[in-house]
Amino acid sequence: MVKKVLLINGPNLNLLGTREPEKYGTTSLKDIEAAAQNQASSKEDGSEVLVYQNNTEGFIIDRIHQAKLEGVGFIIINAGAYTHTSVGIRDALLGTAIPFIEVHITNVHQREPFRHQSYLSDKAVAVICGLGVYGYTASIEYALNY
Ligand SMILES: O=C(O)[C@]1(O)C[C@H](CCCOc2ccccc2)[C@@H](O)[C@H](O)C1
Repeated sequence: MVKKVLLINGPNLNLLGTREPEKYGTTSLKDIEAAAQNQASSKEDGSEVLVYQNNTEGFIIDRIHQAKLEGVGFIIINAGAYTHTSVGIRDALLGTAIPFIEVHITNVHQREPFRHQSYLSDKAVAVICGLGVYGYTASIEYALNY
């Protein structure tokens, strides 16, 4: 069973709950992260969720590299706009060989065509999009039982 899960959120997701509630809901990123950590602590088996958010592609890549060194067993990533552009984040994830789930709050396939392309989806264990913040809950639950 995976005991250490890393939750990564990419660019602009630090703004969750402050703007565009009709699109991204009213839950703040801090609350999303706290809920994920509570999912782990409620298992009472030493499971933990590490959380990270950054608006810079290179820092996200560095955090993914570090995950391998610290024994992370599963990654949940909402790479935000980098989903659609970043070969670097794809390569970092593949390079660690840590299984990951791609999460999006919105259904990206109902949005602009440029959001329909992902550099991550074909290598993800699963892709969850359009379920709002429940996508985080579902993916964390899966990862903690992987
Ligand atoms: O639906 C998702 O979770 C996205 O990853 C969100 C990204 C955008 C994150 C922006 O988040 C904000 C939250 C509140 C206010 C403004 C931006 C977008 O670029 C992806 O195509 C889909």
